[in-house]
Amino acid sequence: MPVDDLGAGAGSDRSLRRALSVIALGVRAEPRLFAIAVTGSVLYGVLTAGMAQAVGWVTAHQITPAIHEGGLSRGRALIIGSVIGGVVLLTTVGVLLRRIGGGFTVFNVGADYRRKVTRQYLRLPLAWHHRHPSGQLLSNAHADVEATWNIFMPLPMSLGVLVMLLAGAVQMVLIDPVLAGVGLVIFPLLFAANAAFQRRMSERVTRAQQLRAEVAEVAHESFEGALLVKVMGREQRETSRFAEVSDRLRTAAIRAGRTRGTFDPVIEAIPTFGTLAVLGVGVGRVASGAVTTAELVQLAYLISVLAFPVRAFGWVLGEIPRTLVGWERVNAVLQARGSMSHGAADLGQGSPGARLTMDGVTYSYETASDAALTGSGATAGSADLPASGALGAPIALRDITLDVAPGETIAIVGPTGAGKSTLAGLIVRLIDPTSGRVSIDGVDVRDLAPGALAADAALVPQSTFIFDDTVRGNVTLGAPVPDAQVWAALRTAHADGFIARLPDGIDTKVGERGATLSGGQRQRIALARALVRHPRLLVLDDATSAVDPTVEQAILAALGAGTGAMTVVVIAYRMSTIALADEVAFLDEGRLVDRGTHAELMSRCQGYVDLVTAYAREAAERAAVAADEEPSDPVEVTS
Ligand SMILES: Nc1ncnc2c1ncn2[C@@H]1O[C@H](COP(=O)(O)OP(=O)(O)OP(=O)(O)O)[C@@H](O)[C@H]1O
Repeated sequence: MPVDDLGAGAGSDRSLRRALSVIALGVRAEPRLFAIAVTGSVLYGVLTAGMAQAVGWVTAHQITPAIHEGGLSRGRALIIGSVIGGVVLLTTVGVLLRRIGGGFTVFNVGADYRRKVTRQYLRLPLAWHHRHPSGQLLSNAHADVEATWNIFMPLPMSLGVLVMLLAGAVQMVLIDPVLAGVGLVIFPLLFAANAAFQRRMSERVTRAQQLRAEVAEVAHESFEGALLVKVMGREQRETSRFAEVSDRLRTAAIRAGRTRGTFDPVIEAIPTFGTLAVLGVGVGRVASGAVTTAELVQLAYLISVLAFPVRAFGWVLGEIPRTLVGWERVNAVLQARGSMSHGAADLGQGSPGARLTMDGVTYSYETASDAALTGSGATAGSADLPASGALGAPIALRDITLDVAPGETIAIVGPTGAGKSTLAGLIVRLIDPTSGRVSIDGVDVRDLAPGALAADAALVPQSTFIFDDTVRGNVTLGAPVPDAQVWAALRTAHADGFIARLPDGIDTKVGERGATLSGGQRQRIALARALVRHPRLLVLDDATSAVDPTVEQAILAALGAGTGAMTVVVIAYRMSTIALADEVAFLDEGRLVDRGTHAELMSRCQGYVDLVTAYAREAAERAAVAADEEPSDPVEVTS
């Protein structure tokens, strides 16, 4: 069954059918483990019912004769021990098989779906990630997966209980149909009570599961924004926001607990009343000679042992709402469309620098993300977007045509919101153009095999991410790179000096998100991470903004130096950086307004002149302010 068949619809009448479909998926994923669990459960069921038979047989054929004989012989004791011990042993084996099989099913299927969900996160385009808070993603991969498959704990038991009930009912009828009739009345009552319990619980459990996800989302957001929260003095506000959602979860959990608390005693009491009724009617039946006392005891025992496992049905029914809510949330991730398609082309061994070409590239965030989510295919660049934006979508880039020669350094300059980062994302294929084409060495990036582009092109983004790992781990990302190469990359990024001074050099742990480093140090490690891969095309999206301007210049000069240089696209704000580039592309409102050397643009493009003059003025003002203040770190400025 295709997984997407299971996500649709929310009518309560369809709940059971949909739950069965989810269960079928789990069974198909782990058929052997599930079969072991059910076998164990059936064994347990048969033997629990059989225990009454065994006790009856032992009483009639061993204990009663022993009483008449005036003592228990060693032979009889052995028989009694073997029969009862054998049944107990097999029952224990049944319980073990059920628990181990059920547990492994839950954990294996859960792990499998966790992997599926996280793989899907990696496949899904940035547009999708922009729409889903990370707290929700955490909740999907953890709590929702768990909620979906927990049903496999009570499920095997409830299947075994069916067999047990059948075996028990047959025994009861064989002993005495009248007393069996009285005793068996409790089972429809138990089913009815369990069904009512499930109906009441359904809505409450659904609500609690949704609130669990909300709590995770709010908590994650607060932790992520801890710095902002502190700086802006929003601790109180954040605490109340978290308290409010936790309170709603607490209320929902209490409501569910109260329902459970109300139903539990009722469900527990029904078998006791059943046993009482059987004993009450049974006294008359014994008096009339229809049954013996031993048979009456056997019947009463059967009712009491059968009644408890029947609760397993209640547990399964109680799990169904959680299963469905969990599954709907997990399935929404698995069904999200828009993962990028790849071709099989390779870039081969070209020159040290790659040629970058953009042909009539237009990009609209709304259109692209909508297409990504609906799978309409517009991300593949098939849908031509009117340059006027007649679809009403905000267009981030319009009809950009650009050719960057191998080894060239091009600076992308433009006011905020001009589309510079969007352009950077298109070059390394974080996103695909709405129309037009991006090519590296003449090959459309969409035709490249998975991993081919990443092997040749690297982006150092505006905000650096540092893993809670050593400097080496952050630079190599686990790849087997010789130390000499790591140091060479760090040297080019001008990070070797401060790293050599760290207590353990490149083996120093840098803390979560590089907490022990300054902004400029983090940026230089991120740059080294890109450089160690020897990219033929390097895209720097304001990647050295926290580095001292003279160091930034030295880095860029080193990157663009020599005949065997890589191609560099640098999104730049400092006049000194811009002036270092071979060429400048000036963007404004998503359009390529002009392109040429810095001097050419200064002589003919007023918008460019205004912008870089403003940048230079701002830099001079900041330098003046810095000079008035305490002498700061001579290497980096955390702007
Ligand atoms: N994820 C997004 N979803 C929708 N619109 C976006 C998204 N990211 C950027 N935009 C819009 O696209 C346009 C270009 O943004 P982009 O980030 O490329 O500009 P930029 O030139 O890099 O700006 P800055 O210099 O401020 O970083 C802006 O109007 C922005 O609001």
